[in-house]
Amino acid sequence: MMTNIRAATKKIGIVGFGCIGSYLCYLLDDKQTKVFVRRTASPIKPTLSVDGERKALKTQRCYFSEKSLHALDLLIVPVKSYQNAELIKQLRPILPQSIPILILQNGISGIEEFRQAFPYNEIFAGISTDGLYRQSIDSVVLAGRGKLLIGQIQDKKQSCKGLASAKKLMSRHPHGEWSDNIKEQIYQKLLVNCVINPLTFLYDCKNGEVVKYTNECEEIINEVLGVFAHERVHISPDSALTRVLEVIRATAKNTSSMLQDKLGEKPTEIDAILGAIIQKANHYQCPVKKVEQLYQAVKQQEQRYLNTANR
Ligand SMILES: NC(=O)C1=CN([C@@H]2O[C@H](COP(=O)(O)OP(=O)(O)OC[C@H]3O[C@@H](n4cnc5c(N)ncnc54)[C@H](OP(=O)(O)O)[C@@H]3O)[C@@H](O)[C@H]2O)C=CC1
Ligand SMILES: CC(C)(CO)C(=O)C(=O)O
Repeated sequence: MMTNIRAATKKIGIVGFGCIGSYLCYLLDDKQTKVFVRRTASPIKPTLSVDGERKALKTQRCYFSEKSLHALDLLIVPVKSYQNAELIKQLRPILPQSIPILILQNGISGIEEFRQAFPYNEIFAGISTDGLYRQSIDSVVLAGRGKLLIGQIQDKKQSCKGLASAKKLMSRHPHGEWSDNIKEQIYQKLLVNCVINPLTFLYDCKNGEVVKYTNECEEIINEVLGVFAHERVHISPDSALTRVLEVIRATAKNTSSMLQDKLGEKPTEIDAILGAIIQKANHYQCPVKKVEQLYQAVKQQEQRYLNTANR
């Protein structure tokens, strides 16, 4: 109860009016929320549609500066994983060490990039299973309601402001949960993305059709779990397959984010998903032949359509 009363005053910053960023603004629903935008390509009057009702987002819009960042109790980073490098370059000279960061994105490379770039900042990470898409330059649609799990990444003592702000966000989400084991949950989600995303991309199929490729699913799972074991995340192959099949069934009609990227001729998050597994496998000298083969196949197709789109 105390946390909720104190949390009401927290100042939260969000990077970008992206799909997740817009939904978080909608949930926070207060003028204290700051959204950091680029000078170009940001919607003029951002809105979010829920159940057919379109609502204007209440926020302060600003650009990165020492002053605008200094006043924050939490900075949320819901950007595509391939946008991290540019963002870190902008933030590194101006983000104070006292500002906690919450990373909300697919894959695991973002957490490591931010930990390395900001070793003194408190880092939180989260997983969203909501389904959102952009309908137009200024409108995002909530298409499927999921969960928001948040937890702390390091073993550092939690600061009051980081924790209270993360809990404020959680309390506003209809299915927000705190996790004391966020690393394992992120790895579980990563495993699902390692299987469903590249297979749907390469076979041009909806998530549900991935059941046709169970042998390939098992090959990927075994290799990924081998890498996880070195990271002290132990998941049995049977429970991993059961979990992946459950997600395939539950999201059968979905077009995975990686296939959506391909259809929209946009960069994928393959580097933060299979790329991160390959990097860890190289470090631990652990064989991941199937993962490497899928990674190369996705990269080749991605390069081809990006080249054509940029011509
Ligand atoms: N959409 C969904 O339903 C779900 C998404 N996710 C994951 O969440 C993450 C975010 O996804 P999503 O919200 O869809 O992505 P979007 O592309 O919709 O949003 C990313 C936003 O971040 C902005 N941005 C990036 N870099 C900067 C910067 N340096 N300064 C200011 N703004 C910046 C982008 O601006 P600009 O447009 O100018 O590039 C864009 O508005 C991804 O990892 C995704 O996989 C997870 C679950 C569900
Ligand atoms: C779970 C899954 C595969 C749902 O589509 C997803 O997270 C994605 O598409 O990135």
